[in-house]
Amino acid sequence: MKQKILIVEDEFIVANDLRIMLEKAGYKVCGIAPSVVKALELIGTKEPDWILLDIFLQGDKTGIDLAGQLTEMGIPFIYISANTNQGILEAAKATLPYGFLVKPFREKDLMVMLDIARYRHEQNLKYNQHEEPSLQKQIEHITEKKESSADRLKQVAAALYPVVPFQFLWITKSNPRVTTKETYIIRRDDGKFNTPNNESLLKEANISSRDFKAWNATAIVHNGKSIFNGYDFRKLRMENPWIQALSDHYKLESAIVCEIERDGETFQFVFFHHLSDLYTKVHTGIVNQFKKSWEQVLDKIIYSKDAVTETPLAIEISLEKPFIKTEQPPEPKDFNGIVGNSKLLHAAFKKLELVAPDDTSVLILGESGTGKEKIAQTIHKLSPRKNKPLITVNCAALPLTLIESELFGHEKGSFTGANEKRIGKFEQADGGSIFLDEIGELPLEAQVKLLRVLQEKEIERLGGNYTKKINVRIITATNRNLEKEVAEGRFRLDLYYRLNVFPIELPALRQRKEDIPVLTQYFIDKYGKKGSSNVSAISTAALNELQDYDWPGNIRELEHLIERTMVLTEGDTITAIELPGVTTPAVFNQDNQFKIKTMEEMEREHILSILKMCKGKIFGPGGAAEILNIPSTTLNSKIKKLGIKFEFVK
Ligand SMILES: Nc1ncnc2c1ncn2[C@@H]1O[C@H](COP(=O)(O)OP(=O)(O)OP(=O)(O)O)[C@@H](O)[C@H]1O
Repeated sequence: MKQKILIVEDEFIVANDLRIMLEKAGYKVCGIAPSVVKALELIGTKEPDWILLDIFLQGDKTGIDLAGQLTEMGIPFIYISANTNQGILEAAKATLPYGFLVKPFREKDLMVMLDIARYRHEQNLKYNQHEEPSLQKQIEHITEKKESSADRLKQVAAALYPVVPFQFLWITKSNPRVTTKETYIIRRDDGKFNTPNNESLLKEANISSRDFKAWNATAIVHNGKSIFNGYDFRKLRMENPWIQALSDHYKLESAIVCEIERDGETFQFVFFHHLSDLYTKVHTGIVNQFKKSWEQVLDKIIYSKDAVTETPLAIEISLEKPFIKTEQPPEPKDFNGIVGNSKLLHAAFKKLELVAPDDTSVLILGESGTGKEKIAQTIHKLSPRKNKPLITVNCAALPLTLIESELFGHEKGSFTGANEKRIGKFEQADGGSIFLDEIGELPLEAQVKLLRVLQEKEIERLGGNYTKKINVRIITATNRNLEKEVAEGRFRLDLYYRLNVFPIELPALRQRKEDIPVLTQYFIDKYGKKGSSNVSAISTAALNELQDYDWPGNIRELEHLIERTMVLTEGDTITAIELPGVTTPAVFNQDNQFKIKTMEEMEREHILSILKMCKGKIFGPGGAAEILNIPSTTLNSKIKKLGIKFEFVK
């Protein structure tokens, strides 16, 4: 059946051009609306599948105003606008569109954008359909169990968490608010849940019962608003002392509210998180989808006749130990060998946990040495594909002439030198995952082939005359700004959108210097166990030096430095560190004119100058590897080792 598209555009000529293009491509245009009011009327009567949305329209409402309602109605949309003002783009981005096309555009751009948007929408639907029945079923099953209320609540929390992450969930009756039972579910650092009763919670959070009574633990007055991120959350805190006290103690910085009506009473489920911008409409959408499940939780667990009446969870709770240590720094977190406690890293973990169980393509973004490969391995380990292979391909290290044969395989005799049949990386990864590292380096011809694999889910070996279906999850990574690569014509827009379904950004080490102490200790332990060094600690002064440095090579650079320093240290404590570029006076002569360089520094400078000369080209004729007369794979690993980044070359 033809997809129905509504065009919301106030310039008739543009709207008409759009209509002609869409109809030519096989879409049905079910209306043209010049204003939000007209758009809402047509949505009611024509039920479009998609909306193409201009931003500035007739009347006082904009496309961005309409976008919020479209999300609530579950209608996907793409912006088409001539406006590229940064503020407007940010506001448009926040409404989670499926695409943004800047006028004027080519017919081809529109079709590609629509094709990708439809693909992403299908993925989303699949994801939600996949989650919905199973979560609903799980909650139904849990509520029927013959276990204590507290145990069942914890199980509900564990089932819900991967879909809607939270640190703290508060369930309360908001209206009428006479005798209310407060229910709290708290996620501890070790991932387990606690369900303290009121008394335990007040004690733990240092809130006096007098204050609690005076505040009446006021439910959230939200005026229809359901997401409280950043500024909205700070405002909420100011208006509600109870939320302020909770968020101060549990370090909460965002919330979403879902309301349930039951027999004339209103209940609030308030989810809190310690990241200030975590929640989106996707989360409120999911929470609202599960209203039936919340009714079961209320009826069968919290207000069940079997539950002990006034404090239904009193049976559980004495918290064995406080789960947030406010005085001391939190315990170092080891997430499958990924060390770090910073908020930025935890934000990446959360995204990782959310996406790992699914088949969604993931794009990992971050500077060199930030741990992209480790994250890719963790995604695979946490996925149902974990017992199948994870095949890693470094796209930058593939010789240009062999890329296709490496990725897709070849038949014997398919080209000169193809003496044997080769099974390509995609086939090797069948049933598992493929990690395409440095995807930004993939030449355009190979990008076309990769796109085909993503679209058709099949490969064709070079020289083969048949195709083979494959089932591979794709994880990619890059340290390049792919949007810029697209703009400059080096990366295909369609491929970018296919890969960028779920981006995870890894922060640079200089953005999370609070992780340096735990990482340093982790590497001291790691190399202490391996080698002959007696080093087991680092002095505060040396640690301060590490924290003052900017770490262009990120964690890899820190790791190598610690390893090197341990070899040079005689006692059991590192007291001096020689940071690159932070030269000690000994290497200067008196007038500071001449600095003795290490072999590594010389090598780095030489490679950098050749790379600059070749404008960053590594492979092929005229590339840096050819000039330096070394294999491109060797050059590539030297570039990594020496912390030479693409930005230095340009
Ligand atoms: N958070 C972390 N905790 C412990 N070790 C880490 C962490 N992040 C990275 N490492 C280590 O740092 C080194 C570099 O990590 P990795 O190879 O995953 O980075 P990358 O971003 O993929 O780098 P590149 O872009 O250069 O390929 C590895 O030895 C890895 O084990």
